[in-house]
Amino acid sequence: MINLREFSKSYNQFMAVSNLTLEIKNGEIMGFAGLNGAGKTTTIRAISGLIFPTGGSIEVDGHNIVNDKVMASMQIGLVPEFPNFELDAKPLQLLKYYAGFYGINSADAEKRAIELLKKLGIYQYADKKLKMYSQGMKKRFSIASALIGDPNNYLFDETLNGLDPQGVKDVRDLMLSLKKEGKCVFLSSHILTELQNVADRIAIIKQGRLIKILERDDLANLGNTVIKIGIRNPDNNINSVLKGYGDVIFENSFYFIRNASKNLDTSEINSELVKSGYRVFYISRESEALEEYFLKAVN
Ligand SMILES: Nc1ncnc2c1ncn2[C@@H]1O[C@H](COP(=O)(O)OP(=O)(O)OP(=O)(O)O)[C@@H](O)[C@H]1O
Repeated sequence: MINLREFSKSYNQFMAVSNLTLEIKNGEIMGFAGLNGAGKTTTIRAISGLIFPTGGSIEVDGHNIVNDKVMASMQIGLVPEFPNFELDAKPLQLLKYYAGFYGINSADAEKRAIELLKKLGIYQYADKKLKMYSQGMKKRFSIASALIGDPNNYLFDETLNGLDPQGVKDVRDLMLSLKKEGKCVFLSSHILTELQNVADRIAIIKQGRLIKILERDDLANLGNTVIKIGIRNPDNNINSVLKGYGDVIFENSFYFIRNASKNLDTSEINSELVKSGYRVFYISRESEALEEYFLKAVN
């Protein structure tokens, strides 16, 4: 479990992250979405203890990442956005070395390292130095490194980037299996549809501030129908006509009915509006994707 309480990080006078409070539970995949520079990597680096908070606190399984760093770090597996390791090493060798940090003995380390290389689909390249690996293979190796100590909490920073479709599927399946084992998974990405596919909740961050947490129900509703209506002669009574069909929002000169029933026929609304004296110049059924929602939220 990861607990951020009022976490802030500044670089000189610049607040990269401000007062971020977030709890990522065991058995949960929490997505972390934001535009470039929003503060995702800063947050992930602070959770993993690579940088110190300027304010607030971060706990990993109840261990403070600053005051109780060794215990906290033992329970973290980090897959950085740009993995960086000794490129002249071979994967088995390096995984066994990392296993030492978790107090795993040599025989167990070798067994687990082989298992992981197989699981990540790179065992056939075990004899090659890491400098021979493609970007996708390096990412797979980085995931194996995060898993070697079998920690309870996983931080995936833009891990789906640079993977081919098979790689995306493999990593998604891996995250789901970690969730099933009761692990805590925190995944940042700007590939929002990927987050929507895998995450239980998605926290949206903008300029270092948490602006919204999308819950499971919100995520399910995002694929729902939205009916967009343009009216030439709107007035205050129109809401009472439309509200029976769903949640009514007026935005950019159009009415939107959200959470409308999938079977709702636009001609039914049209005739109801015409009967009430409204002149309808546009009516259509659209579906609101996470991407649109996200862009609206952050812009
Ligand atoms: N070491 C640093 N020194 C000064 N400013 C920094 C440093 N690291 C990050 N920042 C700034 O903090 C802000 C947040 O950066 P961060 O890397 O956390 O964003 P991000 O959401 O991960 O972005 P991206 O999607 O581009 O990876 C940015 O404005 C960035 O320029």
